[in-house]
Amino acid sequence: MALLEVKNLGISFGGLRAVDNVNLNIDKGQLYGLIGPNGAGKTTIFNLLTGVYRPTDGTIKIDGVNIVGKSPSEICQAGIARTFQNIRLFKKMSVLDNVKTALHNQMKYPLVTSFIRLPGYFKAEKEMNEKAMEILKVFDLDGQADYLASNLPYGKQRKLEIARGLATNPKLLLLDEPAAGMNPNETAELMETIRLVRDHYQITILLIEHDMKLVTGICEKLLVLNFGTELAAGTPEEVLNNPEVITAYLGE
Ligand SMILES: Nc1ncnc2c1ncn2[C@@H]1O[C@H](COP(=O)(O)OP(=O)(O)OP(=O)(O)O)[C@@H](O)[C@H]1O
Repeated sequence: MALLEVKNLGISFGGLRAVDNVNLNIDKGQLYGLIGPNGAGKTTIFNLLTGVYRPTDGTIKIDGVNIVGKSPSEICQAGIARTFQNIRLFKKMSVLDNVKTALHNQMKYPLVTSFIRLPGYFKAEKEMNEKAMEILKVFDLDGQADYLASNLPYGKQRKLEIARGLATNPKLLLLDEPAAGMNPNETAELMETIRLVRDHYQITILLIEHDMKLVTGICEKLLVLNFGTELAAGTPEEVLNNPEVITAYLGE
């Protein structure tokens, strides 16, 4: 059974069919890419997968459980985390606290324990600090744990966003243009980090990306969208050699 099973997914905004009859099966541990021209419906699919939009048609199952109709926080609890095209960090909080906010959804002690600072609170806080530092280390951000998020260079802010997504302990991590605005060196480093995250945490990753080098370099399978519908699916090699993809996406 696939970790993510999407069948006949569709949504209309007034007269616009933004996503139409999209099917997607992603296996556990797979690194999967979602590509297509501007306005093809990629971010809308992320919004459907995370409960921001409710589909007009179709089903979305994670680990066999249908999540259509669930709220974004219930879907996060079910194991889907995401990052956004535009960085959405808590800029005035430290790098460490940004990750800790995401760990709070796994908090095991009752709220009252934190208000009156019972012993359980200190134990949980210590565990949370350790866990957050461990995640920051994977992203080579542990040395900047005390920095304000806004003081990190752009490429590191993008990495922190991924670290924060990872801290919710997802089964499926959705990355919306993780390399947007990065220079080639930062992009190459990010590719390595994404691969490492997948291998280290054995999670499944679906990413939207315009950088073809990144997509074809790390994704095992790709789905190409055009005008909200599936244009092609397969390995990067199959997709890149597909004449329809070349015409629609690469404009050749
Ligand atoms: N809330 C909304 N209301 C109306 N139309 C919307 C809404 N969200 C998305 N759309 C439309 O749906 C289509 C798909 O948009 P979407 O943002 O998913 O494309 P995309 O493939 O992510 O594009 P890009 O690569 O530019 O980010 C576009 O025509 C967009 O204008």
